[in-house]
Amino acid sequence: MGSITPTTTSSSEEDLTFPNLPPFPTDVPTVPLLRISLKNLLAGDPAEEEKLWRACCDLGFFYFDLRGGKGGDEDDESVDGDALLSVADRMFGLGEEVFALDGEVKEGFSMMGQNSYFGYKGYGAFVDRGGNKDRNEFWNISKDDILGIRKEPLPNPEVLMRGESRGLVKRYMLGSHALVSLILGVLNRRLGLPEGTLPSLHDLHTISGDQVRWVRSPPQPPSDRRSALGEHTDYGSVTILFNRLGGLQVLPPSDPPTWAYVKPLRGHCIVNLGDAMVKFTAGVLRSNIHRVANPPGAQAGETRLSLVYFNRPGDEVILKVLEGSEVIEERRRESGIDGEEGEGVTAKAWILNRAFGRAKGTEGDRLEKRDSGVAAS
Ligand SMILES: O=C(O)CCC(=O)C(=O)O
Ligand SMILES: [Fe+2]
Repeated sequence: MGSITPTTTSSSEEDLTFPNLPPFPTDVPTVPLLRISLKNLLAGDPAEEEKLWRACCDLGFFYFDLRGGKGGDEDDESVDGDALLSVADRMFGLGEEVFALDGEVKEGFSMMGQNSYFGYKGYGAFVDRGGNKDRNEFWNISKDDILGIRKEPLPNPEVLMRGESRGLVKRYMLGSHALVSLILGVLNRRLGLPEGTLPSLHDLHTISGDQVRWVRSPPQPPSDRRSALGEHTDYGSVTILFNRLGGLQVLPPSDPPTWAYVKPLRGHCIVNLGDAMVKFTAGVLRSNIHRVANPPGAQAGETRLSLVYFNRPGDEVILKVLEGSEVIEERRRESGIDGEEGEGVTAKAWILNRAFGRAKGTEGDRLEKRDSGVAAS
């Protein structure tokens, strides 16, 4: 595992700041995530591929510079970094409209009420490991609903039923999934898995728990600040995250571990791996603990909105160590991980357990209490 030490942000960086927002402070610890260029990766640059591989093994978090990256051949999976950046911008606007709905209207689409992990989660509905209620609301949209893979359409408020909104969400999903497929293709190659293994476990057109999420956290009073979203690892495969305001923090594997901010960079998304990738690879790849704090410094009085695409294995995929890779086999031998571990657990069952792990009074909550694992989101 690499040693990644938090550093202090340098003020002489190229300008990657967000106009119209207070600046991210220069005096807080930040994680020096590797910056991978989509453009170079698409051009087949071996050094860029190596950087991506190292980031996924050492920390499981990296910046993806989307500017000027365009390529791929299949329609649905073609990559266009600049188009995705502008779609993400418009998605921030749509997210604001969604959260501006009346509380009662939002609660009518509650994920708890529907016993599903799509829809609305109200402020304070989940409880973290310390017993504290969260300080965010979020809204999840299913890939399969938007792509029409699910027969029964899911209930949605009018603002999300509009053709224009669904079209925008669809473009965001396709653009994000195309990035995921590209990343999975590189990891598949580096792991030496049989061709297409990872991408096919995460096929766009197969029913899965893939979802888009907006997370909204209002500013917290200076005298009473704590995590807006408690520490957790993501439980799926690959997460694509767009941040504008600071607040996201990572606990890098440094000694001693110290929370450090991920400074949002314009033109970039943040990519992190989830626990399914750790399971598939017997720990060759890493999913790192993170949380969301109140935005730091001059940003502290702002309402924070973030935009996420969670990619997960297809519902019927069994979560177990993958076969056919020497790299994984070697790690499995070294770590003594039992080949049968996780056998029989489908991605669907795994996700539902983890998704409701923080919901009060649910079966998931009881399961999570028995589980010594880190709280999930
Ligand atoms: O809002 C963010 O920056 C991160 C959100 C997150 O970690 C999650 O929803 O799992
Ligand atoms: Fe997360």
